[in-house]
Amino acid sequence: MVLHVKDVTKVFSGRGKSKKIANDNVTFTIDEGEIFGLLGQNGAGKTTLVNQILGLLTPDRGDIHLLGESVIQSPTRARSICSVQPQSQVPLGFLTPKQAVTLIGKMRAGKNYNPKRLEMLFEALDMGEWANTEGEKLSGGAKRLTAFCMAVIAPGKLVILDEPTNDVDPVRRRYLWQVIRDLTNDGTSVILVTHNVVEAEKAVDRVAIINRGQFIAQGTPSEIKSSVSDQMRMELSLAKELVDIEIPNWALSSHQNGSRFVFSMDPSKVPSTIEWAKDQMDRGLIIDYSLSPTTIEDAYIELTSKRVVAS
Ligand SMILES: Nc1ncnc2c1ncn2[C@@H]1O[C@H](COP(=O)(O)OP(=O)(O)OP(=O)(O)O)[C@@H](O)[C@H]1O
Repeated sequence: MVLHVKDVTKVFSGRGKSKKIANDNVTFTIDEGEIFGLLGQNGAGKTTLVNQILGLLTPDRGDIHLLGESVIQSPTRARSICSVQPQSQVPLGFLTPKQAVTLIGKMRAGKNYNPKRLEMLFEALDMGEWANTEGEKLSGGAKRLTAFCMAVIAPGKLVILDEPTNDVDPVRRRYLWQVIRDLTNDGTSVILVTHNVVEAEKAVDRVAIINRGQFIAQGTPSEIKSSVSDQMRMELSLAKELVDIEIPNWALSSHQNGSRFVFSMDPSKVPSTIEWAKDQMDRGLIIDYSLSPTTIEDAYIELTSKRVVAS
């Protein structure tokens, strides 16, 4: 086992005497070579958890073991075991991607630094065109990929990637997922922190959903989906974001993100739902619709919205 987070609670002081429970009794483990997804909305407690794994914050309760030793007892050791790609862009200044990645590689690997690995990464991510461009002149996506290479040029036993695909184009995203998967072949474990559940579903071995500091579900993507897997989902592209659409009364749960509207239903309602969608198209309220089995995103929305109602 690479990581064991046991009953971790972290509380911050808020205004006056108020308290914010950022992590509430969180327990999970990560094995060698595993990609573990940490999913949660803004403010769910993901960064707080990562900072405790890195020994940058101390839990109020519980403990964290990395390769068998307590992070609380040896926080500096934790930083040598883990490599991190932070959520915020890394300021490269005048350094080129090649210089920045080489610098970090030499700092982490010392004499064992292998420049061929940089070539392999740049080629796998199709980064050649930017390799010698000054950091300040790079696009957001190129900066993000550079930060990724900095995290994995000489990876620790545990690599933590916080939203690694933000700003990255769809083609290079695919390359990136492949490089992440290849990383695990030599036993490196990965924590992938993200809001993007659909993307995570394809990339992770196991996943945990964190909501308001608590782990509300944990397992393989199929295990998480099984809680709603007997349902179907209808995805609509609304003609306008603010279009007032009346969803059918058999819809089980619904969710809107801009002009994308998703609702779930019992499979027996599929024929009526298609009729309903055709009618909405004829009336010009939607541009497009698609019907599919439920995804992890549906499970995520259902699980997190249940908690909002319950709290
Ligand atoms: N130093 C701090 N002092 C007080 N409250 C904090 C502190 N750091 C985080 N919090 C609060 O703890 C909660 C969890 O924050 P955290 O940054 O861990 O969430 P997150 O899941 O990483 O969010 P995001 O996806 O937006 O980065 C939030 O309510 C946040 O406001």
